[in-house]
Amino acid sequence: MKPILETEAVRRLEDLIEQEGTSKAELMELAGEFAASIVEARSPKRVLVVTGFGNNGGDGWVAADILQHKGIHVDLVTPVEPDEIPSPLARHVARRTAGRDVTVIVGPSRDELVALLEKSDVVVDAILGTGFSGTVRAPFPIWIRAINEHASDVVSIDIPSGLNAETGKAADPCVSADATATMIATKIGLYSADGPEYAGEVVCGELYSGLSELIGEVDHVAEFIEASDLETVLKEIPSAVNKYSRGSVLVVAGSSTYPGAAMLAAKAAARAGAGYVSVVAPETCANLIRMALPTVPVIAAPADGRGSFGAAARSMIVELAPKYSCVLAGPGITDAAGCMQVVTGLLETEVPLILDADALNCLARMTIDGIDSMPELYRREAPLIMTPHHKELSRLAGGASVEELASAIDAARTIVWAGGSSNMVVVAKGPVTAAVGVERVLLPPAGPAALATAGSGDVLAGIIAGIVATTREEPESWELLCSYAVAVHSATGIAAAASMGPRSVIATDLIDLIGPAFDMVEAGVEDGLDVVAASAEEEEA
Ligand SMILES: NC(=O)C1=CN([C@@H]2O[C@H](COP(=O)(O)OP(=O)(O)OC[C@H]3O[C@@H](n4cnc5c(N)ncnc54)[C@H](O)[C@@H]3O)[C@@H](O)[C@H]2O)[C@H](O)CC1
Ligand SMILES: [K+]
Repeated sequence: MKPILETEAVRRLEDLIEQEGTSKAELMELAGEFAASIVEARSPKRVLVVTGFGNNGGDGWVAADILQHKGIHVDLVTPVEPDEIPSPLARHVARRTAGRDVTVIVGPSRDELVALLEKSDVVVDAILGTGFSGTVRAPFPIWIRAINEHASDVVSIDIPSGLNAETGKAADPCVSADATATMIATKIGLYSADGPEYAGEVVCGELYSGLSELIGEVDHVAEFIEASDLETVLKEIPSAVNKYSRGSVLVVAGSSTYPGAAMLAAKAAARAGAGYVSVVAPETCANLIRMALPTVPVIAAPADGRGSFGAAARSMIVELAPKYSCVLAGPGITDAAGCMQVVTGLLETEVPLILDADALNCLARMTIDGIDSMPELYRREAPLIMTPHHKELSRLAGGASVEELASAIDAARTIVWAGGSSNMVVVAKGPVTAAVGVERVLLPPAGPAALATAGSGDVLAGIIAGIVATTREEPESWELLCSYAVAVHSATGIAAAASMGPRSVIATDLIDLIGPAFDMVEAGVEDGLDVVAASAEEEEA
């Protein structure tokens, strides 16, 4: 797992490293060296380094000197003379580099800058790093716009200039990088809000050899999941099983308005490995679902006047639930009064429970000031997994503003920490999804924008249910198990976008790719696509 830190923690880490005997000046040399190695790997003949006033700029000055020594032609643009650079660390390295072979241009006009950009194979963005705040002040807006319009390959040092390292919000303008060479640890802003779009490929340079001893001393906002972290999560399904003992799921879903959500969730749960999946749905749409899912028994429950669960459905569903390995409630149920009864009834059962979509809206409606004040939730012993998207999460957290990953993590933490139980997980869905447990926040590999399609959430809920159902003993951690499911979902998005085209993926495409997606996850989601392609070729051959 790769730790993701807030900038305050990064600064604290720098101080700890300094106490261990590696000064900030040495760190800057190491940072420049790392950045230079990333640029050199792109085999440029000519490089332009654009620097700012602070230590981010200092990294740029160091990198410029190293690249020049490797025979690459390096021009460097700076807003002021080296002697006028405010940061003493940066001033020192700037004086040193300026005295060598790098061509230094102080305060170029826009046209001069454009000419330099167009001549360069790689542009190094060393204008602003973690010291950036507010809006971008002159002369950098002009420079950043020129870089975005005229540079062919941009490597940002630490973070793209103009990106807020905490929230991931991009200022106007913000450097759009092809790659970001970030220092010591990745920053949450690189994965939040605009971060993924502006940072390009993120490569992290640890810089300090003793980092692994120190990194535990500071707070981690989250841990980025790598393929190796998921290898041991799922146990083989033993051959001596029958369809029940393999793991069964009860999907409490559907309404006359949204019967399809029940179909998607149930089919996804089956595809994700559950041996036996049943649906319990309001009687008004039970037949519809039966026709769509011949292998799935559909139990009709009493409905209200509008075709959602009626109050009488609660006792029947509460009685059914313990017969299954896990229950998934929510897809397409609406937040009618009867549904609220069903959800509170399920919270009192002792069966692993996944609450998605409208089941979460029902919860939110029951408590005005956020569900962290809801005792039914926290008295529960059995595992509880909630899968809100940002809007649903905001409602659950009493209206807290949830706009991007960082605030989603905060809101999810208030919910799991209120209960403190290690078998409660909030899967905060978004462009980057976080599996938030009381111990850790995990970021599984993210899927493509193609996943932002109607029904995609129902499919993820089904995948989580299928994986929970087939997990026969207590998992290492529930948040890691959920991370596996999210990685499978991301992999279906990648595979579907590859076969259907990124714009035309629909939720049913995802379901049909759940099987190959498991192989992709084992191979590391991104590279896993070749695994799927290879296995498809084998089948054809
Ligand atoms: N964290 C580490 O382990 C290391 C960090 N390094 C690099 O240092 C920068 C952070 O340096 P710092 O001097 O704190 O800040 P910046 O260089 O990002 O910028 C501060 C500089 O910029 C000016 N400024 C701030 N806001 C704006 C604005 N809105 N518009 C214009 N100018 C602005 C401010 O006045 C300052 O002068 C970190 O990112 C790493 O790249 C070292 O490498 C050592 C290891
Ligand atoms: K930068």
